[in-house]
Amino acid sequence: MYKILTLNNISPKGLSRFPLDHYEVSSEMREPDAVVVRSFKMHDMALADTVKAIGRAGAGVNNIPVEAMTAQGVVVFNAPGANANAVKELVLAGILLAARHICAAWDYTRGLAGTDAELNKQVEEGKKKFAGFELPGRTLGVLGLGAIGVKVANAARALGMNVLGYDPHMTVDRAWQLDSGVQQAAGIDDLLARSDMVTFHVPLNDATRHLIRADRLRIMKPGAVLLNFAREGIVDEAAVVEALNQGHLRTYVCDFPSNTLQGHPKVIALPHLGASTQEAEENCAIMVADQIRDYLENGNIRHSVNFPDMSLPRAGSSRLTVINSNRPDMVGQISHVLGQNSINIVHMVNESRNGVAYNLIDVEGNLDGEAARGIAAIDGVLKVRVL
Ligand SMILES: NC(=O)c1ccc[n+]([C@@H]2O[C@H](COP(=O)([O-])OP(=O)(O)OC[C@H]3O[C@@H](n4cnc5c(N)ncnc54)[C@H](O)[C@@H]3O)[C@@H](O)[C@H]2O)c1
Ligand SMILES: O=C(O)CC[C@@H](O)C(=O)O
Repeated sequence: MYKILTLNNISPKGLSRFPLDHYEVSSEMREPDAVVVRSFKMHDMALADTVKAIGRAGAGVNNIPVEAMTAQGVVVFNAPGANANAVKELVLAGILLAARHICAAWDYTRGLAGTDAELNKQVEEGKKKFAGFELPGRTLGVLGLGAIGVKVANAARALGMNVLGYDPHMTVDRAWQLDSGVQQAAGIDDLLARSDMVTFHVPLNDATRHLIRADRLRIMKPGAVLLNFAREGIVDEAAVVEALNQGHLRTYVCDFPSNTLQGHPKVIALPHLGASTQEAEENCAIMVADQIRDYLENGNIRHSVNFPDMSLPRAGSSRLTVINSNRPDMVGQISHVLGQNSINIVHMVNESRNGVAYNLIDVEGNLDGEAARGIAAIDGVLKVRVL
């Protein structure tokens, strides 16, 4: 039986991909083989050394200690693109909320009282405070053209906006998906300086922490709107509040409430709703459940953020998977132990990433016992499994 620990509410459709005759799935599991998580912060969590994989039912992995997991030979998966449409739709809503002052206007109407005639009078008097702007001809800057950024850029083009994009690591696949009318900015500062509204869709990491800070906010056009549906730590919130107070920024729309932002009249903060649709929750959970299953049962790796992707059809009588530190002569030592135990290699693939290497080895021969123990004893080997 494989054991799966869930750390957040995970879509039952996704969890049903773990067949009950081979899997136990629970939010309370002492020695799990794998963990399925959404936003639960795992950095301070003690993890049993039975854990072989962590599946993030979403995109961002900043709640997972990925580096430490890599050093322990734990494969971390995510669900690239599985919630991108949900986030895109909320970003579009955010653009419209800001452009038309919808939240403030709604608050205004909810506070009205009197007869219908009195309400009508107050409506006609009050509405001039909430006059907004239309989107065609306005420029949206999209920083980060990955799964979400490309969808947002294309949707904004369809709404008649000029779109400026910037992503120094954009993939060829994403470039193919991008509307040809999206203009390339020369860099972050160029994008900020030329946009009426800026949205960013980059991961939170050391390179992007406080990417949007006071000096960058000053570059933005007076009256610009900033949208953050990526992560709280990407903006310096104190600097954003200062820019709002000075009237330099018109509105900050985000998915990450905090005490610094709470109650600010120019902030629209949503409770981390980007991926909260039935469709996205199912897509993410199904994707990571399938990836974890294939890894636990076959050693195949798809969509890992810390290990090389590697999938092979099964061959031979059994399969050996070995995770080792990426240093010279590891493959030689592994195949030497197999040879000593009269085990013939049918198929072997080795790839490395982030200082670790992964080996998928299909063999003919008896792998239990001596051979597996011999490989596990090689200095630098982190994990050995016989499947
Ligand atoms: N609000 C939510 O609920 C929600 C939902 C999904 C994702 N997210 C956040 O959005 C982020 C992006 O998600 P995605 O699915 O588009 O991921 P993705 O990996 O498909 O795209 C991220 C893009 O950012 C680019 N990038 C990285 N550093 C950059 C930099 N310094 N400047 C410009 N571009 C840079 C990468 O090249 C990549 O193309 C996630 O990491 C997550 O933090 C939030
Ligand atoms: O699971 C969620 O609700 C949020 C997920 C989102 O932040 C992500 O990075 O995919």
